[in-house]
Amino acid sequence: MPKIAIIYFSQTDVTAQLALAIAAGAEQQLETEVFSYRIKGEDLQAGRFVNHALFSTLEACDAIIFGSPTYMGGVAAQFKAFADASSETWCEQKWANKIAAGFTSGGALNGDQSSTLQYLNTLASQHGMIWLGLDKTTESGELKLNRLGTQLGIASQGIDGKLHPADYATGEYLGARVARLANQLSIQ
Ligand SMILES: Cc1cc2nc3c(=O)[nH]c(=O)nc-3n(C[C@H](O)[C@H](O)[C@H](O)COP(=O)(O)O)c2cc1C
Repeated sequence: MPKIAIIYFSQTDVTAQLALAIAAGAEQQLETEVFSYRIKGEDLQAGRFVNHALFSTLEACDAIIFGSPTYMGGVAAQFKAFADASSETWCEQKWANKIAAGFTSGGALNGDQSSTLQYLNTLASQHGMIWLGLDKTTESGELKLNRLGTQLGIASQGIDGKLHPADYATGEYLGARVARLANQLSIQ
């Protein structure tokens, strides 16, 4: 049974709503186990992310989906601390050939969320992972998937603290897409 991890930081819950949508989409696929982890302030000690148990769990996953709000055109410091702590994993390329995907939220319609997705893509590439973006053009179909037109991953916008319904639907779609591919790879 493929195991999918969703690792994210969220302060005011918008990115967390997207993480929930992704988990729901992945869980709708048969035979998929989802592990979701919200990075907490307590994970950081003197500015460094410390959570060895989390890295052991991630090693056993088939896919890891990374998420962070966009802060000043990049990932939040809390997520970056997690990414920096993954350098030990990087040394041995322990995440190589796992599937990766990314998501972010911003306060603006175009608040440089693409830069955050590009960073998440670089992080995954450093780890030798296989990046899965969106195979949907801007405002695709009735659900208006990929509302903000970023095929690298999900860029979303919180409106009064709530995720736009089209962004939620895009989250479900990407979660299902990752789960389907993880299933296909696990039976080969
Ligand atoms: C320090 C800080 C920097 C931010 N920088 C940006 C930014 O560059 N672009 C943007 O669109 N929104 C920016 N925002 C707004 C957040 O990205 C937005 O509110 C996001 O949805 C918060 O996610 P969360 O609810 O998961 O914490 C910033 C917010 C904070 C607190």
